[in-house]
Amino acid sequence: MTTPGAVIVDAAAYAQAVEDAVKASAAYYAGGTSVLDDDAYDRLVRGIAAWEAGHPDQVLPDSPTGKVAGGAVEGDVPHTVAMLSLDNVFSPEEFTAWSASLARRTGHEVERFSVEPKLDGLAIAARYSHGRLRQLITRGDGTAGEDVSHAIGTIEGLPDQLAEPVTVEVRGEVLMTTAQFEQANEVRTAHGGQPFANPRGAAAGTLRAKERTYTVPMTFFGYSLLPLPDTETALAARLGGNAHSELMTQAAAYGVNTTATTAVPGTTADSVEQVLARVREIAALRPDLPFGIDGIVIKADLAADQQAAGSGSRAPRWAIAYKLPAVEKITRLLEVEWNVGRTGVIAPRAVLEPVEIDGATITYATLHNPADITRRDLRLGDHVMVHRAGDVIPRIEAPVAHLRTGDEQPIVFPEVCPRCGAGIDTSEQRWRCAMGRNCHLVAALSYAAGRDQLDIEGLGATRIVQLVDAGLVADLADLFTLTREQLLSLERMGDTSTDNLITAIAAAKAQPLSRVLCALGVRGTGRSMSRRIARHFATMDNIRAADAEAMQQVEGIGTEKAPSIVAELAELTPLINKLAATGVNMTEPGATPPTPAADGPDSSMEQEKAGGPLAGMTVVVTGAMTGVLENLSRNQMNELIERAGGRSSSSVSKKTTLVVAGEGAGSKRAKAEGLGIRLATPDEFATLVADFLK
Ligand SMILES: NC(=O)c1ccc[n+]([C@@H]2O[C@H](COP(=O)([O-])OP(=O)(O)OC[C@H]3O[C@@H](n4cnc5c(N)ncnc54)[C@H](O)[C@@H]3O)[C@@H](O)[C@H]2O)c1
Ligand SMILES: [Zn+2]
Repeated sequence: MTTPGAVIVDAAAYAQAVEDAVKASAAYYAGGTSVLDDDAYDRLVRGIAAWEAGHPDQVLPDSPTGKVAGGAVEGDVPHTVAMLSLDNVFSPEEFTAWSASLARRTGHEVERFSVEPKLDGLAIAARYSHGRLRQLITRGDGTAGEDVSHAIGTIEGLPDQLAEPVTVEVRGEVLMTTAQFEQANEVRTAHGGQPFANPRGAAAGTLRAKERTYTVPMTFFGYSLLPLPDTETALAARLGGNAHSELMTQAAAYGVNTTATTAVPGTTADSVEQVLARVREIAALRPDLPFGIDGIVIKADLAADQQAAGSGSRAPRWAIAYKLPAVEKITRLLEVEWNVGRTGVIAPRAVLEPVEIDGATITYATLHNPADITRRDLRLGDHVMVHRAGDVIPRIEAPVAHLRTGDEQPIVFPEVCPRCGAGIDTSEQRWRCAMGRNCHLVAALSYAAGRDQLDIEGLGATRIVQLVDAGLVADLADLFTLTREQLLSLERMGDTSTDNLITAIAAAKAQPLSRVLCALGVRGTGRSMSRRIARHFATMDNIRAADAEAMQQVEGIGTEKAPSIVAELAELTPLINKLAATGVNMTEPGATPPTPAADGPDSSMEQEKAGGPLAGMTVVVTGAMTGVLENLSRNQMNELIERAGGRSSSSVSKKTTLVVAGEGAGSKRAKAEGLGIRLATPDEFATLVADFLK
């Protein structure tokens, strides 16, 4: 996991490395404009340390080794107690070794650890006097920091006034959530500024910026609470003697935001094994967190253990950072490809100079739409910060604008459809070929015939290409009027496969409306949304009669989506009519149409919910299903949940009531455990919904 250090061959290379590291650090802590990503920086510092170990008499005074912030930052406001950095471990073995060394220092096995996410922002000390926030100070060089009190009032989670009139110092991390970062860059570029490369840099830059004409929000998470010189004696004694976990509870009671409000709250652990189990849990939850973490911080929880272990000049000995692999790397944007999807949407995709992030080689990243490219001010040849966590599709955070050489080229947007040459409809943020779903008919039909839509066995992409090439099919409805002779005329179509396909196509006519609707591929409506629409309206006629306002009654459809769904359904009228004429089912079994008198959203669904065993529940399915559920696709599981009165969802959140966790369930299970959500095995779940299994 640790990348090897840079190899330094002589004193001149060493001096250059020290200079580069100090420069990178200064930029990193000042506003995130470092030319190195963290891996590259850490490699450089390891190289410096290795050379110094062999040449202890030639260590330069500027060397970053052994210093808080690599010695690159200073401050003029002294800290009452040093604000240190943390030492690192990278594996269970290294952590176990560290815990053994800690036990040697304290004279006994540490009884209790606290385990917290390592928030990826910057450290700050907030001084409260009689409950009022008076001063904000950065970590600086550890002994003195910079006064950034001008940021008071712009940091969520750091109240101006505590719940009690106490005099204390709260320390913690200031960061930008992913949403705050997006917003910050939007506001910043709108004001003519360069975008920040990543949330950490954005927080650092924003915190130090004084006279900005605009403010962008940040978020604070407290992780330490200590007395100030004029803190009342009794309170000071209490703060000095309390365990870390108790201090965190106290900070939260004062009204300070802590990790307790997140999906990865700080916890305590009584053994090394428990610590490592929690490390795995937090690592599994990382991709879903709305903010960045770069590791897990493990601390001796009890004050007595902390005092016995003591601190070095750079880091305390009673705490350690268990580093997780970097999820951000700097690479270059080489090209932008424009691909047409099954609905005719023309989606841009970034082609990157291949870069390894957390064990995977990344060559592509999503770019949502042309407006997104413009907003981010991306150019071909730009160095870009690429983010990839878990299985989430890699994304470009922002260009590293100050690395520009002037040779970067603007990204050219297509003027005609790159697939068929037709015009482009640019009226929505996501551009679309004027031919719509006919542009990429094979993709549209393959999707429609797929298992979760019309489920037509024997109609794979190859066959569809044959049908389209032979001119037998020009839209979805044509599938339903194919004759035996037409199919037999195709290459490699024998009697049996023809009969089977004819039967499968005929059977598809009886699919419920939800699947027919899904097969149409209306933009913005996937499987679950199609089911919700079909259940809400019960018939295709009702759906087509709905205006935007009526469409918004369906859960999950807002003011933006509703009009575009209505418009697209109108556009699909000829096709829907044609489908209905061939005998395709246009009703949803078991659903009752909304009555005009019913008020409030989704009343038809509420009525249904009242009946089933999953009434009022939000259910997430993860892992492999077994037993009677073994052959159900994820979509069929979701259909089952909804038949039984529940709501299906694909992501675990506080709103989730039940997680059906099969074999191999990973991060969703871990998250459910972290949130204390009820878990069920596939068998238990099957029993619960037995009446609804068909
Ligand atoms: N890209 C660059 O050019 C560059 C330059 C300098 C440093 N860096 C990176 O910064 C890192 C070193 O920075 P550092 O000295 O700030 O140390 P660090 O970030 O590795 O660890 C110490 C910090 O962790 C933070 N932290 C987060 N959650 C915490 C919690 N729950 N409890 C306690 N502390 C918590 C605190 O701010 C604390 O100061 C390196 O990993 C390096 O890659 C990068
Ligand atoms: Zn096209």
